[in-house]
Amino acid sequence: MIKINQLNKSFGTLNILNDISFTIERGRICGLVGKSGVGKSTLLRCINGLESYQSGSVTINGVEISSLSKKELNSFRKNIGMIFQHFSLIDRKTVYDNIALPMRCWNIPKKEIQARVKELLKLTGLEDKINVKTRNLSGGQKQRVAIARALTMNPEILLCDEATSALDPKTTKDILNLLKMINESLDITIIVVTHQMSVVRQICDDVILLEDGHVVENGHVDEVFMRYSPALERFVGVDELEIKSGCNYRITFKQDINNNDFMSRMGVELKSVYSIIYSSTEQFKENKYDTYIIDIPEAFESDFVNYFRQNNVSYRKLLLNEKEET
Ligand SMILES: Nc1ncnc2c1ncn2[C@@H]1O[C@H](COP(=O)(O)OP(=O)(O)OP(=O)(O)O)[C@@H](O)[C@H]1O
Repeated sequence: MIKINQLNKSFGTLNILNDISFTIERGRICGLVGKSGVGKSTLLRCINGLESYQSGSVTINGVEISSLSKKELNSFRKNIGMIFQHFSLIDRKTVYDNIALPMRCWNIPKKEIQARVKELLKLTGLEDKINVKTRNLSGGQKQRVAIARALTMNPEILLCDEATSALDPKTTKDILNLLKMINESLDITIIVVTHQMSVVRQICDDVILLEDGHVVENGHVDEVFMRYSPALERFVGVDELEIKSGCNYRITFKQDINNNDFMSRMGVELKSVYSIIYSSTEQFKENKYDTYIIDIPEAFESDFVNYFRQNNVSYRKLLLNEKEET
């Protein structure tokens, strides 16, 4: 379990992380998101002990990172693998040598290294690349080598810093599927730092959103998405839809057997018409969610709000001239 409590981190007079607290349970995949420069990588580096902090605590399985001596920290880091956007491989060396590197540093016997590298090549689908120099691999293959290398010491935790940002969409999907498989089959806790909500949607169980050095959203991906807080909107805002007139609500609900006719049923049961300004469907791991922005008759506003509540629909009234993310 990773537990961060009231963590504060600054570089000189620049406060980066302010009073950060959260817990990540073993075996979860947690997305750490936020705008560029908000401190995501710094937070990862605090978790793996590469960065010190001014106050607060970072504990992993009950061990406070800042209490460890340098030697203890080195040994402790075996338990935490890390992969990066630009792979950090030694390009002139072979796939085998890159993966074997951490084990050689720990003086693991040659036979054990050979067996482990083979096992990891199989896991990552790289068996035929064993003797290829990594400079001759594609981006996706390089990231597979980096993942294999990060797993050599059987870590319980894998930290991924923008691991798919340099990859095309298809390769990104493959790498995310590989991470999901590793999480499920090896019970490894994964923290994924990303700008891309699509990454969160595809593999994360939980999400933590940072803004101005603070945690502004934290929870199960479905719950956070259903809440659709202004902070989440500020982060994902892409194209904007300006709300110019009427009485407008953003509503979101999970697609399931009980509500596949929700929109038409609502009109019939409330004996009222409404217009749809915007609609979208998004998939989060196994679940799909529908979002609508609807314009409703003002006289029926309380009926609609009661109806949303009764049907477990998350809702938020939009203000006129408010810019809505679509
Ligand atoms: N060693 C350092 N010394 C001084 N300032 C630093 C150092 N490392 C990071 N920073 C600053 O801390 C802030 C947060 O950086 P960080 O890399 O953690 O953000 P990030 O959210 O990961 O950004 P991005 O998404 O662009 O990678 C930035 O303003 C950065 O310039």
